[in-house]
Amino acid sequence: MAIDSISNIASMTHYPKDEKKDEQKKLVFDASVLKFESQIPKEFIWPDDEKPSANVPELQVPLIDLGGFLSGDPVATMEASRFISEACQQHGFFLVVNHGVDAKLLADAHKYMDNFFLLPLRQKQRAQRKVGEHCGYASSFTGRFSTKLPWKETLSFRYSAENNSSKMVEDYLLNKMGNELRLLGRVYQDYCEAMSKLSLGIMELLAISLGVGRAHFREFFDKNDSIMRLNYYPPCQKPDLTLGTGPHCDPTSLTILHQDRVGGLQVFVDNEWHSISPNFEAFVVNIGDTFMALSNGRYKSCLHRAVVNSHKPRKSLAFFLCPEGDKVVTPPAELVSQNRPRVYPDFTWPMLLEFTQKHYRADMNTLQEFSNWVQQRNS
Ligand SMILES: C=C1C[C@]23C[C@@]1(O)CC[C@H]2[C@@]12CCC[C@@](C)(C(=O)O1)[C@H]2[C@@H]3C(=O)O
Ligand SMILES: O=C(O)CCC(=O)C(=O)O
Ligand SMILES: [Fe+2]
Repeated sequence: MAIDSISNIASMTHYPKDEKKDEQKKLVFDASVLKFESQIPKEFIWPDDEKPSANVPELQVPLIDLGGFLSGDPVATMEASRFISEACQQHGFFLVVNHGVDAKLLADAHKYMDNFFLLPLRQKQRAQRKVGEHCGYASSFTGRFSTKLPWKETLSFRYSAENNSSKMVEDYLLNKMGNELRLLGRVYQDYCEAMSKLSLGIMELLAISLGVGRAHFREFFDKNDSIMRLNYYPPCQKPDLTLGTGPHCDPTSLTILHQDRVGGLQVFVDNEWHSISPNFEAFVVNIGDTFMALSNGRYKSCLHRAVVNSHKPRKSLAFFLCPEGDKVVTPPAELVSQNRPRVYPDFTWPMLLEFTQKHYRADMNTLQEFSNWVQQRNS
């Protein structure tokens, strides 16, 4: 029964008498138990108007071949930037292929996710994410929120491009998980380096597409201080009641997502949910709130979510590109005019991150709510 799985952990732990009583009431998302559970704990049941709908239409997204751009072909570059411009003004989602990321690295990145998430809960909790922090292992958002919980586990870590020789990801995972899992750290260190490189290339295309200096955004994100997140969605016996990731816009700048072959990503466009089918050769790229602000509102950060299913776990790897902490998020002069005045105030990424972590449960209106908050603080 669900309640048993919830109190499982407490019963394995030795708490002083009273603490144990409190601890037993605590909700714990133990995927190894809950994946078989047909009575879904109420905290994971979404309101009717947010429950997933069956048979959603496919989103029309351009499949952009980066091969020509990466080898310096100007015609291919212009063509890619035109497709990107169109997609980013409509919904902010596009796919990239021939991206130059090693196929073995991608396969390993998926394989090591299985290695990590299939560990016993106690072992994963060595890297437990703490309330108010955004890195570490989280089994759902139990402990942070009490309703509309996501049916997933995540492992998140920081990647900084500041010092090329530092092995931040490798050191973090080694420190949390120990020597036994040292290869895990190596794989994700390499993966983050590949994602940072790819995102700088995409930044160049975004700059071309917006008609600003070609190097503008590449330089802005050159020493990015980004977040890597591994999303693991266990099967759910009642997938029509739950969501793997609830509707949200990414507050970050650019997301490069790789989904496995299972499928579950959906995007809200023209008032309805659309799916983006899995394509193992491709990365799904989307504009986040911070880039929407950098583009002075020209490019959209769009609402999306992930649904789950009853038969197969699903994995996705998300690299969230973020600027260095002291960079001021302000649009380039070319994107501001009398006809197109500033839409958002200046801010830094740590301010927006703190807002989503401490003041506000981020959802579809995060950027607007945050802007109002900054403007109030400034006045
Ligand atoms: C459900 C959520 C978790 C998240 C904030 C959000 O409401 C929507 C986006 C999520 C994300 C993705 C990038 C990293 C992160 C720290 C962020 O700023 O937005 C996470 C947030 C989180 O895990 O707390
Ligand atoms: O798993 C997915 O397909 C989407 C995940 C996502 O939107 C996120 O991690 O921000
Ligand atoms: Fe997202």
